Amino acid sequence: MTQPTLIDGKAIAATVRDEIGRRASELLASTGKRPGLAVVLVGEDPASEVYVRSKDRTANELGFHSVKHTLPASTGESHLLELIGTLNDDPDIHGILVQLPLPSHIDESKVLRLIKPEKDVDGFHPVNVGLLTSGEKDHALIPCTPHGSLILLKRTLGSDLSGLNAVVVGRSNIVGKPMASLLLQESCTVTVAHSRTKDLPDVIRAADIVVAAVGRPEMIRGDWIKRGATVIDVGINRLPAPEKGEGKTRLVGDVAFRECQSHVGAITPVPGGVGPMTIVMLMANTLTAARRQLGFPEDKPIF
Ligand SMILES: NC(=O)C1=CN([C@@H]2O[C@H](COP(=O)(O)OP(=O)(O)OC[C@H]3O[C@@H](n4cnc5c(N)ncnc54)[C@H](OP(=O)(O)O)[C@@H]3O)[C@@H](O)[C@H]2O)C=CC1
Ligand SMILES: Nc1nc(=O)c2c([nH]1)NC[C@@H]1CN(c3ccc(C(=O)N[C@@H](CCC(=O)O)C(=O)O)cc3)C=[N+]21
Repeated sequence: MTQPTLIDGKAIAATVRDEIGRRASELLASTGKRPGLAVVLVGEDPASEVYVRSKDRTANELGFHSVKHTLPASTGESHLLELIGTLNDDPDIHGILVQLPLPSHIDESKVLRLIKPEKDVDGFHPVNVGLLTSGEKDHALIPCTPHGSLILLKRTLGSDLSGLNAVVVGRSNIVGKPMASLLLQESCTVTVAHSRTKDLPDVIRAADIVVAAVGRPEMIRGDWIKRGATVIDVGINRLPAPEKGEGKTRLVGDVAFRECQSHVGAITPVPGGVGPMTIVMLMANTLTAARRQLGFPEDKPIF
């Protein structure tokens, strides 16, 4: 039996990061400025802290200007809005990311709408969503996880994805919907499945490309996946792992990885698949945002 291709997100992220580093050095040489990223974290969510630390580390490694604002969970909405106003007006900050989810007393969409679209490195502002869905993605900032997932697909299958059947499982604003928009623009035939989808296994069996973004550990079984299909597992689920020691945990995706190995064409592991791409695409967006704000926009998108 042939082994499936393991899509090495960590290695691909490293090549993307090198390219960002080169371009950031060019920007520094011509403008004297470094891309600046502000990450805002409200409340103490241990999972979010891992991601925020990793963003901070990667930004520092690339020589970006990086600031982190950690606010208590009890922070009032008006205080958060005020901070965003300050970051919007700060010329050294080119990208603003507010870690989600926010505590329930804060109106998430109100916060996201206040971020200047040109600084919205998550790509969640309605202006960026509109540019992406209306086919003007070269002028948008594109959400990091779907954009990173698309790069993994192109590195695996080649740049022409046209005509392939793609099934996206999940319809969130962060992953599922923008992923579907991107694949549609690549001329895939796109199906978006969700919790009300009937006969999910059969829907998935028709897919050449499966993107799983559900948040349910190993929900998608191996025998739902067509022979030779490419699987992008976005899910990150932390399960207890007593075998590793008391209180230890392990990460698993939304796809039963081992059951897929005998017949898929290629698959991303968890960890080491989509996650590392999310972080580097955030850096790519921060660089793009900085170049545009400093009057040095790219002739064409970097990625
Ligand atoms: N690797 C990375 O960089 C990132 C990973 N993630 C991970 O990806 C996963 C998804 O995240 P996110 O999109 O934010 O999650 P959400 O909870 O916002 O969305 C989950 C989606 O899955 C659908 N769903 C839930 N149960 C089922 C089911 N039984 N069958 C089919 N569809 C179902 C929901 O449907 P409905 O709309 O009908 O409720 C919803 O659309 C999580 O594990 C998250 O941790 C997220 C962001 C980045
Ligand atoms: N405004 C906002 N933007 C986001 O992009 C955003 C967010 N909020 N909230 C939470 C989710 C989740 N997310 C991840 C980023 C990196 C990894 C990552 O690097 N994962 C590593 C493993 C990390 C570990 O060991 O925990 C991997 O998969 O290899 C995972 C998940 C971004 N999100």
